[in-house]
Amino acid sequence: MSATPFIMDHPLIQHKIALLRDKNTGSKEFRELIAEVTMLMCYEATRDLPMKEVEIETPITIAKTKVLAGRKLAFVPILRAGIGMVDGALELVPAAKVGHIGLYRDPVTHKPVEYYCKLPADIGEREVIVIDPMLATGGSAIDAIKMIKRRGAKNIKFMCIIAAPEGLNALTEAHPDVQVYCGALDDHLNENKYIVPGLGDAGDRIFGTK
Ligand SMILES: O=P(O)(O)OC[C@H]1O[C@H](OP(=O)(O)OP(=O)(O)O)[C@H](O)[C@@H]1O
Ligand SMILES: O=c1cc[nH]c(=O)[nH]1
Ligand SMILES: [Mg+2]
Repeated sequence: MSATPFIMDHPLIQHKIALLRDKNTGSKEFRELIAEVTMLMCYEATRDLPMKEVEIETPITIAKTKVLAGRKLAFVPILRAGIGMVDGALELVPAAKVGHIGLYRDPVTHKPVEYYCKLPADIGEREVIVIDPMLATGGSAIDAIKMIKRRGAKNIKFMCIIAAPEGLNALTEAHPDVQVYCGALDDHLNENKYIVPGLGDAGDRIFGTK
């Protein structure tokens, strides 16, 4: 059985996503908002990181307390748009490694086309969080996760800012073991497989390419 997707309902996240949707938000502000939303979402997606008990000497006494158990984390952005989320993720987990997967959607078939894959050598020992702002048909996320699994990773999460129901269903069916985190769940896909209402083409808005 697949894990229930986690749809963020935090007011700060919803507010910032509303600004992202606005077609009058320019590239500079768009990039900043993507980083801020990612940081807030990462806070939630790292909630179950394992901890260990330690003893720390405070100025008063010895405290039995908890720190991160040091399980290694890797963020894997799906190029290009996923790159926009890297800074926000590293702001919260600066020691994480970063892999890259290059995929673009063919404009006619809407199927993902692979062009790059470079992951940390020890990816099999890491908890992996795949990041991409948009989950539309789900094709890119499904293929990216297949590529990461093929290289040995077992513990994988997927984090997107906006998802379409079609993509969310396809992803949870293809990879029931992957916990999915979405900033917002939108209504549907249009005839060009863009998310409605969505925010348009995330990559083009981040990099100013349209
Ligand atoms: O769920 P899907 O239907 O596969 O669509 C989602 C993909 O589309 C976008 O990338 P795009 O192909 O526009 O590439 P880009 O990031 O280089 O702009 C987006 O960033 C996802 O990777
Ligand atoms: O709505 C969409 C769908 C795919 N990719 C995007 O950037 N936006
Ligand atoms: Mg794009």
